[in-house]
This record gives sequence, C-alpha cells and structure tokens, in this order.
Amino acid sequence: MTDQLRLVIGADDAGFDYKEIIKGDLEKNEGVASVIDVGVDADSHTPYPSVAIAAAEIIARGDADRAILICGTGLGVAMSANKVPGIRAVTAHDSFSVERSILSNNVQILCMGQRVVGIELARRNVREWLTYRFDESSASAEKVQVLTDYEQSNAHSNPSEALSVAEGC
Ligand SMILES: O=C(CO)[C@H](O)COP(=O)(O)O
Repeated sequence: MTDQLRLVIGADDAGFDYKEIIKGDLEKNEGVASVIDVGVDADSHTPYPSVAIAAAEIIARGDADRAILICGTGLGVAMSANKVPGIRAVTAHDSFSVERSILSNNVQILCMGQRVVGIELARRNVREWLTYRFDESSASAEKVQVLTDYEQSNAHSNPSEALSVAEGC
C-alpha cells in the first residue's frame, strides 16, 4: 500500500445521498490517490449485496486498497463484502470502533448506515479512518492471521480443526 490510498465507494439506494457527499470529500482529500464509484447512481435500485460484492472484489484483486460502503444500516453491505475471500469489512459508527477497525482488525472496508448515523459524524469517521495504518508487527497481527489462516485452509469444512486453532489462542 502506498501512502496515498486507492479507494472504492459504493452504496445502495438507501445510502446514495451519503455516498455522493463522502465521495466529494474523498476527491478533495490529499491522502486519497483515486476513487472508484461502483454505484448506485441516482436512478438505480441495485440490491446492496451486488454493490458490496463488486467493491470487495476490486479490493481482493488488488486494484484498490480500501472501500467505503453505505446502505440503510451498514449491516447488509458488511455481510455481503465479507463473503468475498480475503475481505474484512465492518460496520462502525463511532470513533473508537473506526480506529480499532484498522489498528486491531486491519479491515479493508468500512461500512456505515445512512439511516443510523448523522452525515457529519459519517464524514468525520471516514476522514479519520483514512489516517490509520495497520502495524504488521503488532500483537493484533497474530489474531488477524488466525482468520486468514482459517480462510486459506478452508477450515470451515473441518470444524474440529477450527476448534483446535481456537484452543491454541
Ligand atoms: O440497510 C440495508 C441492508 O442492511 C438496506 O439499505 C435496506 O435493506 P431493506 O431493509 O431490506 O430494504
């Protein structure tokens, strides 16, 4: 990841207004190298999973560093993005969670709900989120690695293996 971030932004129709405002902020942010808008546009009604998966796939391919996704609650887009292998997406509306989403969880995707959080807090959350960088040498890195290892070993097909990993923690 370079110092400037390559971003993706997306929303369903319930998050469209915030997407447009936040996209405007990103385009003026010196920490942002580029912004890909995966929709929806003003007249579209694409379901939130389609938008979120499209954004997450761009991240998973390495064509962007991070994404911001907005729906009514921020929950559906997070669930959907997390279906894409290698993706860590969370819903966060408070400053502490926004910070920890990077410093603890090394997420690539921040999700928010237009029906949950005020626009000024949403804008601040994004502004702050972009300044954080995950420390690969931190104690948190080992914990995130458990998740990565699980995913890469397809441990979900072997519940006892997942249990032995958990017992080792
Ligand atoms: O918030 C949403 C999904 O989490 C979405 O914007 C609205 O979904 P709906 O309540 O099913 O219409």
